Amino acid sequence: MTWVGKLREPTPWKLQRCRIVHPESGETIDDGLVVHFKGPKSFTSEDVVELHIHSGRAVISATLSALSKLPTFRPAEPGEFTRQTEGQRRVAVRAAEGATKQKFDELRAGIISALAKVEALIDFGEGEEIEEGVYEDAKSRAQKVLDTIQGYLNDHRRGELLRSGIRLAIFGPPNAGKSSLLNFLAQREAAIVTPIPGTTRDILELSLDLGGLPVVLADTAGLRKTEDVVERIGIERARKAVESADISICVLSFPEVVQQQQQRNGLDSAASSHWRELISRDNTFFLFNKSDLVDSSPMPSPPLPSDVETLRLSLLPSEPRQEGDIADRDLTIAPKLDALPPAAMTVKAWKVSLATGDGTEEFLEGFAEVLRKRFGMDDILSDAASPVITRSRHRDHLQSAKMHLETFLEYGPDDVVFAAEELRYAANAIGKVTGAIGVEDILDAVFRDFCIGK
Ligand SMILES: Nc1nc2c(ncn2[C@@H]2O[C@H](COP(=O)(O)OP(=O)(O)OP(=O)(O)O)[C@@H](O)[C@H]2O)c(=O)[nH]1
Ligand SMILES: [Mg+2]
Repeated sequence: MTWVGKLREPTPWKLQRCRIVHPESGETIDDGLVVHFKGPKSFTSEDVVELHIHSGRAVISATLSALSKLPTFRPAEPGEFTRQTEGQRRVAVRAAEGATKQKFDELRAGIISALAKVEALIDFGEGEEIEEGVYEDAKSRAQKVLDTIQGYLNDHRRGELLRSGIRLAIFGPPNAGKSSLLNFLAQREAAIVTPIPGTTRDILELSLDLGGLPVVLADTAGLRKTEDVVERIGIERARKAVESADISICVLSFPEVVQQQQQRNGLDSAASSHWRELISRDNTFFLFNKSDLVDSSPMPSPPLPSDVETLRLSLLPSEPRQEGDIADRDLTIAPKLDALPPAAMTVKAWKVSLATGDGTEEFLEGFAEVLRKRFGMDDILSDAASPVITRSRHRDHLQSAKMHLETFLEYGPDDVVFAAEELRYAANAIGKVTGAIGVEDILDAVFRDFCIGK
């Protein structure tokens, strides 16, 4: 931005009082405030000036008309302002995709080199012209590609999430403070909060920025047994939202959980099963809310685990969660004290009071850290850690390539024809991302690797 005529560049980051004067007539339009956000530390990363003027049509339209008199000034198109930040996000995505193309090309080259070996075996047989150990060599090349693919697939979908936002679902029993959490994160009263259990019925979704990452946050209905038709539909939706989320926060009332754990039978398993079955070992984080009520609630002796990590562990499914695994639904409560992680490990549970704000800062910092560690894009331009997969279509192709490579590795040297076919499928799957694989590629590799012919 250039400062023309009588305009003086305001001191950056300071809200200053200023007189807003018409550039042609010199007439004072308003006595307002101005703040200058100096680029690149601004919303669009360009210089931004905000004018705070008095409300009222006359002042606003006079100011707009004055601005339009200034050379190079024009009103922004609808959404143009935001589109600029969106543009920057796209640049980051594109950078990641450029890296993706190269990585996929390398994978394909690896498969083709394995395929060339196998093709040579088929065409010429192991004998005079082809040295021994060719099949083993092909296998070790395929294994290397497979390992690399596996590494790319274990990326927590970081690349895709940069495009679409991390889906974060809040769930738990009714009245625990789920909607209060959404309001706290959104910093506004977006969701209805009342002391009546079952207040939230439908999913409330909003997009926000957490720790610098795009997050699509979903508040859900409290999970419990109910005869109410509307609530039941809401609960079903809640389940689906949690199951399809990338990461979830289970909100529980701290005094309630502690109190129930202290009673002989522990948590009421029938009532708690509704939310406990949605807990995933890796993807569920815990917020023990209403810590302000602890002191006032009667604490029978002996006092039981109030350490949040112990509580968290006591709520986890007893076996690692696997698809279709029945043990997953096992509700035995077995605090594993010896399983406590070393202090350096990621914190996965926090104790807060959303009412008083106690502990919320630690939670926010801790959870933002979790998100950055899992989905962070800080290193997007550094080769080693940048996510290779930025589209779910790419993931599908990689998965298919992985499957064919695994099948290839199961074949022995007697089944070279079938084995080669699997490699071809694998190369084709990768080729669907980078451009199709040609016969010429393989012939090139065959003639380069084995001095066949003249
Ligand atoms: N004392 C205390 N009350 C809280 C706290 N957080 C929330 N509440 C209150 O708990 C009640 C339930 O809060 P909500 O945020 O509506 O709970 P919810 O989990 O969304 O409940 P449902 O939508 O019914 O499932 C409200 O009256 C809140 O004001 C807290 O930290 N301390
Ligand atoms: Mg609610």
